[in-house]
Order: sequence, then structure tokens, then C-alpha cells
Amino acid sequence: MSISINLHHQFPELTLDVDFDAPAGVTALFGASGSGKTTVVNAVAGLLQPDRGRISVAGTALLDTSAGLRLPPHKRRIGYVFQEGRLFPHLSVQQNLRYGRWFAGLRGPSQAEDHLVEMLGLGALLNRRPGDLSGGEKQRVAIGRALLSEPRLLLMDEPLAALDGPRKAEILPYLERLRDETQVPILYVSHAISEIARLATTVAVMERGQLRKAGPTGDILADPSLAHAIGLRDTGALLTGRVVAHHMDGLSELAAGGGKLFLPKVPNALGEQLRVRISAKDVMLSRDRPVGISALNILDCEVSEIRPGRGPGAFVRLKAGADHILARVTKRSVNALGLAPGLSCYAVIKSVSVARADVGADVGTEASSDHA
Ligand SMILES: Nc1ncnc2c1ncn2[C@@H]1O[C@H](COP(=O)(O)OP(=O)(O)OP(=O)(O)O)[C@@H](O)[C@H]1O
Repeated sequence: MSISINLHHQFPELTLDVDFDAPAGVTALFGASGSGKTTVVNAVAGLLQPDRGRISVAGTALLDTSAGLRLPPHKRRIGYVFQEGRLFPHLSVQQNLRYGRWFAGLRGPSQAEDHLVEMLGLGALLNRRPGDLSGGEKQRVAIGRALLSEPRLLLMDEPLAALDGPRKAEILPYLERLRDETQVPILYVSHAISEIARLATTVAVMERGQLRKAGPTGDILADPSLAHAIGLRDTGALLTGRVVAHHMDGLSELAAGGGKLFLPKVPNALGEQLRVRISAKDVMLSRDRPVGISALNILDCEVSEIRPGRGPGAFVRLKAGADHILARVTKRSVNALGLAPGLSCYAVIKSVSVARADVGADVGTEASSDHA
């Protein structure tokens, strides 16, 4: 296990209780404002001394209150990336990058520097000053600086929150490469479920200081019992699939969900594995295979769970090939279609309902099998 976090802390207005293990990759902390995400990050960083707990990264304990171990922040070897890059304005990009190593007490050039510069696309920026960089470029420098200090763990607290939509879209592929090409585990805090769907290997959902559930991203996003914690409008599951064709009419075809998934053209090469977030509100259900319908994606599914909401809606969890998807429909439709677990039905998804930001690279599913 790459990260293991067990914390208990009593604030006057909130009891924090968190206990989960996560394998290598990106572990996302997700929850509403005030749910305790920053408190967990502060405890991992050593900025908060919890009443009780144990935190370890790749087998090394940073905190173990039962053994009287509380490593001070500077001995934890943690790299940080905050909302704003916090670069030194008077230093060049290259000097900023090297500062991270120097500050961590590492001397001499890093063998990883050239690779990081290439991976983060910083080659053309090395002699520039932070004042001449876009928000996304600054964040890439901040990530490079943090990694050059050879951290055991990278903490990213809302790293994209200060960026506009296009800058976010520009930086996400770099974060995917970071996840797939470095061995450094990442603890990633975000309010944005679309970012988490793109990046996370594991998701830990928090609510009022308590851990609601932690597990592989695909399982958590398709869990209808978490829909309220995630947000009804934001709920949607992940399909993974390989690019099998790019068609002349501007559509790309994926083998996904046990069938074909047509999406507005993606820039990925044939054979690449992608993850695609399908919003529950964009999925229609039909007992019979629909004909004469404009929607291009019709997946043969099996109902695995129905979860009625407090209002007129219900979430239906469906097995689609090796993955699960979620549909948000009315209770009236559930009754009219006679839906029940085990029943087969068709999920209908409009191609154009899948936004470009909801499609990202995927390393495969090996990480999921490591979960406790
Ligand atoms: N130093 C403190 N003293 C007292 N209570 C605190 C302290 N820090 C946090 N809390 C309590 O913990 C709650 C959660 O705070 P936290 O900052 O961890 O939430 P969050 O999920 O990170 O929220 P946001 O997304 O808005 O940053 C606060 O609302 C407060 O009740």
C-alpha cells in the first residue's frame, strides 16, 4: 500500500475520523466545503497534530501516536503544490525548479531534471520569469519544483482551482503523465468531480469530518449511495475503453462498456486506453433495443442496483461490460419499465453529451486490484 491514513481529531465543532489505504497513483480527497479535506492534508504535512493516528507513505511512518512518533514537517519529505504556484518572481523558471532541491538540502544536479522538464513541457520556458507565464505554466513549474525535491509524497491542494477552463484543460494531460510516469504517490484535494474522474486512482469521499467511503475511482463514482455526497448533478460513472477508429465524420469510436461508444473526435491514437465520464443525467434507459433513434450509443446492460432518492428521482446502477454506469431517471420510469436488479436493459447515451474534459488517459485497471 502506498498511502495509509488513520486519523482521529476532535475540534469543538467537528469530529474528524478517517481511515483508508490507497495504492500507488493519485488519491483524491473529495467532499463539500468544511468536510475536513484540508485538515487531513495538514495532518499529513505535519501542520496539525491530531489526537490519535497513524500515517505512512510507502511503508515509512510519518506519524504513529501510539508509538510516540510525530515527524516534524521538514523531516516528512513532502512536496506541495498549492492553488497559486507561489514561485519566486525574481528567479527564472530554471532557478525556481532548482530551488526545490536546494531547499530540501539536496546538493548537485538532479538526474531527473531533464526528464521532468520534458514531461512537464518546460523546455522553452527555462529562462523566463514567473511574471511572463500563464497560470497553467506557473503550475507546471510549481509541480516540477516540488518533484525535484525528491518527495516521498506530493500534496496537491486544489491545484487547478485558480485556473480558467482552457488552462485547466491544458494542464490535465500533464497531470495524467505525472500519475502514469512517476512513482511518487499524490494526495490530491479537489471540489471538482470532473478533475477527479480524469486523474484519480483512488477516491476518498468525506462528509462532515467522516470518511464516507474510499476505493477505486470507478467503483466510487458508480456508487449510488454516494450520489448525495458527490452532488446529484455531478454524479456520473466511468467507462474505460480503447480507441478503435477515428471516423471521417468527426467521431471517434471506442470499444467500451461491452459495446461501441462513439464520441466527438478525441486526439488519442488507436489502441490507447481512455476513461470517459458519463453523467448519470445523460443516460436514458430502455427495456427493448431502441430503433430509429438519433442517439448513437446503445449499450447492452444489466441492472445491478436501484436507489430511489427522496424526491421523484432514482439512480440505477448498471453493469456495462467490465464497468458500471449510472443512470438518473424518475421513479415513475423505474416503475413503468419494471426495472429490477438482474434485469437486462439498454443504456442510451448521446455522443455529444460527453464533453472533451470528461475524456482522459487511463493506465489500465491494475491499480484497482491492489485495493484493500
Ligand atoms: N484550527 C481549527 N480549529 C477549530 N476547528 C477547526 C480547525 N480547523 C478545522 N476545523 C474544523 O474542521 C472543519 C473542516 O475544515 P477543513 O478546512 O478541513 O474543511 P475542507 O473540507 O478542507 O473545506 P474547504 O473545501 O472549504 O477548504 C471546519 O469547518 C471546522 O469546524
